[in-house]
Amino acid sequence: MSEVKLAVLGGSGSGKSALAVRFLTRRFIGEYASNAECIYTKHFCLDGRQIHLEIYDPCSQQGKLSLTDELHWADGFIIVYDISDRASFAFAKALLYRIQESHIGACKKMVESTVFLVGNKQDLCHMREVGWDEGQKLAMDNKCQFCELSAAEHYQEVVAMFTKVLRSITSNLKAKEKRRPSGSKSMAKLINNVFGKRRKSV
Ligand SMILES: Nc1nc2c(ncn2[C@@H]2O[C@H](COP(=O)(O)OP(=O)(O)OP(=O)(O)O)[C@@H](O)[C@H]2O)c(=O)[nH]1
Repeated sequence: MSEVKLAVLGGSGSGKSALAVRFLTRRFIGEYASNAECIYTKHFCLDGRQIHLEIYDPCSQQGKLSLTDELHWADGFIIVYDISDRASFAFAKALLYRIQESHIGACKKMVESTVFLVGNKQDLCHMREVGWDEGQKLAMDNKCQFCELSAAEHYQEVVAMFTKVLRSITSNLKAKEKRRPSGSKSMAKLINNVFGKRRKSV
C-alpha cells in the first residue's frame, strides 16, 4: 500500500474544497465550511496499486505563504486559482515561487514533489480576469502541469487532473523507495507532530 499526501493550496474561495470534494465524492456541493482545515482520507486503486490518499485542504489560505509545514508534509501540490479573480492568480504565483524556492534549497523531497497548477471556475469564463495563456505560461515558468477546469461542471476533468497528479507522485515515490528503503516511520512521526488536524474519511 502506498501512502500519498497531497496538499490543495490557493487563494481564499478559489475552489480548493470544491475540487477535493468533487474528486472524492463526485458531488459539487456549492458551499463548504471555510473556517476549518482538514485532511480527507480515502483508499483506492490506481494502476493496480493500492493507495492510501490524504488530501490536505487548508481553511482560508489567503495571506499564508510560509508553507513550511506543508512543504515537509506533502508529496505533491495542487495550486488553485479562480480564473475570474486576478488576485487569486497572483497568490497562486506567490505559492509556486515559494515551492520553487524550497526546491533550490536542496531538500531532496522537494525536488521530487509534483506540482499542478489549476485554473478553476472555467464555467465563469464570461467573467474571466486571467487568460488561459497566462496560466499556461506561469506553469511553464515553474515546470509544472496546468489545466483549466470547473469543479462545478467538469467532473471528468477533475478526476483526470487528480489522476495525473497521483500518477506522478506514485512514480516519484517508487523511484525514492528504490533509493532509500527506510525512513517512513520517522516521517509519519513528523506528520503527526506537524498536523494535529481533523481527519475526514469519505
Ligand atoms: N461557478 C463556480 N463556482 C465554484 C467552482 N468551484 C467552487 N465554486 C464556488 O466558489 C466558492 C468557494 O469554493 P470553496 O471550495 O469553498 O473554495 P476554497 O478555496 O476552499 O475557499 P476557502 O476555504 O475559503 O479558502 C463556493 O461558493 C463554491 O460553490 C466552480 O468551478 N465554478
